[in-house]
Amino acid sequence: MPPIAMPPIAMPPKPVKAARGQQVELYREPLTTPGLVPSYMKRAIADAIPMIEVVQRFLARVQPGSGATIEKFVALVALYKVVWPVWSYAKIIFLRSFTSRISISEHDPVAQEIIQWVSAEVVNKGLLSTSATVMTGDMGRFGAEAYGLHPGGMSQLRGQSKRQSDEVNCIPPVGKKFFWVGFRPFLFSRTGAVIGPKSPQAGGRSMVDYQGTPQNAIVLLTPGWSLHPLMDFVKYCHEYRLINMTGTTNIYFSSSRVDPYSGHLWSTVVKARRKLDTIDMDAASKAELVSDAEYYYSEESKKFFADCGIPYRRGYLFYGPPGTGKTSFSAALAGHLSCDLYLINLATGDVTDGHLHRLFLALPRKCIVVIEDIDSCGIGREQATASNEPKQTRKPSATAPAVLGVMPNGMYSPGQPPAAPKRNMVTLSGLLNAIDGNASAEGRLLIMTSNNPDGLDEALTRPGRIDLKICFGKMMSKAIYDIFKRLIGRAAIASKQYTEHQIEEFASSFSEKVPANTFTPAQVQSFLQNCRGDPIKAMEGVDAWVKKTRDQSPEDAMKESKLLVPPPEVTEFLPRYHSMATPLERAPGFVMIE
Ligand SMILES: Nc1ncnc2c1ncn2[C@@H]1O[C@H](COP(=O)(O)OP(=O)(O)OP(=O)(O)O)[C@@H](O)[C@H]1O
Repeated sequence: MPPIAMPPIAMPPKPVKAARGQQVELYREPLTTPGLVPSYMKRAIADAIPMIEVVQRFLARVQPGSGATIEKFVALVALYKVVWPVWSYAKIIFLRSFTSRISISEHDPVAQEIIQWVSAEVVNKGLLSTSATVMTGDMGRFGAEAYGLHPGGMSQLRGQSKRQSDEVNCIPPVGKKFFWVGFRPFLFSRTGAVIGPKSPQAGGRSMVDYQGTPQNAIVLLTPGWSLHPLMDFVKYCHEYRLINMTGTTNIYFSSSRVDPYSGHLWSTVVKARRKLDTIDMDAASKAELVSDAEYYYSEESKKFFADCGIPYRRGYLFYGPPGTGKTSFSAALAGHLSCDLYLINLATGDVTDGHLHRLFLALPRKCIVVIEDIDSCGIGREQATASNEPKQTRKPSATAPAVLGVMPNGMYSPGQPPAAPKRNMVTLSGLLNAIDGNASAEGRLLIMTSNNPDGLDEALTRPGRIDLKICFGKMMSKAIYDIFKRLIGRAAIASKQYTEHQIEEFASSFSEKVPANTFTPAQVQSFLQNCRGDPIKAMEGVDAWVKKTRDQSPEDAMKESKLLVPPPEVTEFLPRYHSMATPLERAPGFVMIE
């Protein structure tokens, strides 16, 4: 086959080096070139995009006589090559000059509220949404929880009831979404954490946390120079969540290290909201606590704190034996006040002063923070003395040990010498600094729980740090009556086998059989749960249960409670669970024990 004759590509003449004073005629491309594109540009494009030469050869083969088609094609490519960067720069300049924007780390609760709104109102309602992250079944529920959505999915969010496994949840994909709120346009974009050559460490642009770890982020953009529309939109999303999420409470757990998935110190779960009336406790204490917390978050109280120059903080100490509802009440109070609950467990022994400080810095303005079992975390007077904290003139208590110990199951043993405290890296001064140092955020409600308040340093519980001390005690007759009605009565009445009157009679005789001020709510709850809504079974078993449980020696109680302690493989698994990288790995039911 004879070789195909290629149309020659005209090259510009080589530049002539002129001697000083010598006149040189400069090469000039004629204005009216036979083709549409200057030949040197064609060569440059052909060099840059080798595919063009292939196309050119192909066209030359099929249309040997015509040069016009390839000329036009190359012209279009050239035009695109010139116009596209200009358009991109013009767009960037326009957006920077005439719009305002905010960028928020995706794990931030504010970002989750925005994602939730965009999911519900833009993605799920969008007729033209072609791509979205779709989650169904358990994965959907988990994803929805991770994004602060109702575990039942979006349809429950709108007040309908559907089976959870039928739910499909869509969240906006990584990319951009354009929408209007009223007459104002917004551009929402989700950007993935950039890892690799374009990572921030390599000069790329991505949001990073304080350790430089890239983060997923969202960006909101709207026309105008004022940030107010964006702030209003963020508030609107927050209110939307509060209105639509009446059935749940966001619970955050402190992680001992940064979560590599989220880049954050707090891990979240969404739990069904616990109502205050499901907590059995002294009615007067409950009413006092609730009205105090409500007043603290009222506008009047905010103004009072501001006018008087008092730091806007409030603290409670909940003390009492384990299983009396200190943590449960804190969660119920958070639900009642429509705010999130943040749980810190210092007894893990791997929280440092700096880490604790950062945990407090990451708190939102309105939230409830619970430091659990503050006495079992080993912050004793020795540490206070060793720290910079001035020595406290603390009266020794007859009941308090010098150093508070924890038993292997994490409970304080009153009658025995305390076990050696866990190695603890939080000092008393570090703790005080985190909770109310100058850099500590205002607006939070701090609750410390303790099984033995006498062992606490006075510096920790002084007025201003702890404003109310509430005892959570063992069950009195009224509480026993109420818990029977709640745990047995509701199911029994619903099954239509018993009337309300019959249940009230059962509850009265049950509360007479169970001695007052002897058992914790957790113990009674455990017994009634085993009766599975059968009042006859409860009444038949109660005497034996009372005898067995009351006569149980502390050693037996210890043995029994040890059985409830998770086996070692699960305990070892938990820290790894917190550091798992993907939501799939962390989905409920996905247990990975090697
Ligand atoms: N007062 C109560 N009313 C209703 N349920 C309660 C009450 N106290 C405890 N419970 C039940 O007992 C279990 C343990 O309660 P919770 O963890 O709140 O106790 P706690 O006092 O915080 O214990 P700990 O000191 O060991 O942390 C929960 O399932 C809760 O429902």
